Amino acid sequence: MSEDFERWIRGAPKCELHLHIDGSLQPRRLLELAKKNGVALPYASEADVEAACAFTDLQSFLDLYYHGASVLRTEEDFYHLMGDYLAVCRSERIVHAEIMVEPQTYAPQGVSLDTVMAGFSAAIDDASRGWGQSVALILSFLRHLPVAEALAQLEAAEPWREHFVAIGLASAERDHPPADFVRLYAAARERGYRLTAHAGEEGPAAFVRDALDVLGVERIDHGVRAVEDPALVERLAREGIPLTVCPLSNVRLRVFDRLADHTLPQFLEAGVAVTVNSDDPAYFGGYLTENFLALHRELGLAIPTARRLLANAIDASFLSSAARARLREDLAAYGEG
Ligand SMILES: Nc1ncnc2[nH]cnc12
Ligand SMILES: [Zn+2]
Repeated sequence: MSEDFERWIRGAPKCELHLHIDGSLQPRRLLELAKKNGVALPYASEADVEAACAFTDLQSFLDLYYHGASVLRTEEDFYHLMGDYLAVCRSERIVHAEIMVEPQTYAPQGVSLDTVMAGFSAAIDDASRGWGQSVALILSFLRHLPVAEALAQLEAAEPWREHFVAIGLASAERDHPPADFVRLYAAARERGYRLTAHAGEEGPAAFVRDALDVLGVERIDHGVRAVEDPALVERLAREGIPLTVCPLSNVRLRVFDRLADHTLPQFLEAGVAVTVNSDDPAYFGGYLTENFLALHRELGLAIPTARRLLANAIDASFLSSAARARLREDLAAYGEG
């Protein structure tokens, strides 16, 4: 590990574009909330939770992830969840974060969107006033549930519309193709949301193509399996479609056996606007900085390429062009460490 790289990436102004807020629920907070809210979990200690993070595929992770999120019940719980992640943003210099909120996850516990958003928005206000944290929220839908439920959730989110910049689509990809959500994306587009979706994580390259052509998304979450279709990779580069890639997630969920096998260098080589993100850092062994450090260790990521990845994330963000220009200036002013 080069100390220069580590110092450089820790101090660099970074954007995170792919972060599920429930995926930032730290084991300590998970156990504390389970106890407080009387939710039975099969884990007695943080070590037990960490031991459960030996996933075999996406579904094996999602089972733990939704179980974990079921401990969240009160406005204060949501305040702490968001506040914990924003504290990480402050300490890691993640100056802008686009955060996925998935209200359908909390509905089985009878938790209302008002409770969720009261807690989240209070934590965001505190961080924004406290240290100028920039946040955009993405209203993310669960693709293992019917599109009719997604449409009802989109409608129910109207009172909180101004808090969300975009919609997203997450959860089990394999049997739930983009085409199932055409009506959701049409309705969201009509309401002025920006559009993104998970595609090509476990699903085939064709799902990436369909997310673009059938749903009309402007960026792709993951998208790594696009590499199986060279014409699609060429199109992503030509059309400037960004990919929010999550290296440690891909290894933990067995998309790649080892980080050394990751295809991020191929996408970069092909001129695709890849970005680096953490996905579910509490479950995958590291936040955004750790993803960059792992790429440095395992794939030899050097400062100039890391700078390119950080610039890609600014350009791929859903910020206004004025805000993106300011972040580009801050990054340009940040030296070589
Ligand atoms: N990596 C991932 N893929 C799909 N859905 C998710 N929800 C949380 N993390 C996810
Ligand atoms: Zn994700």
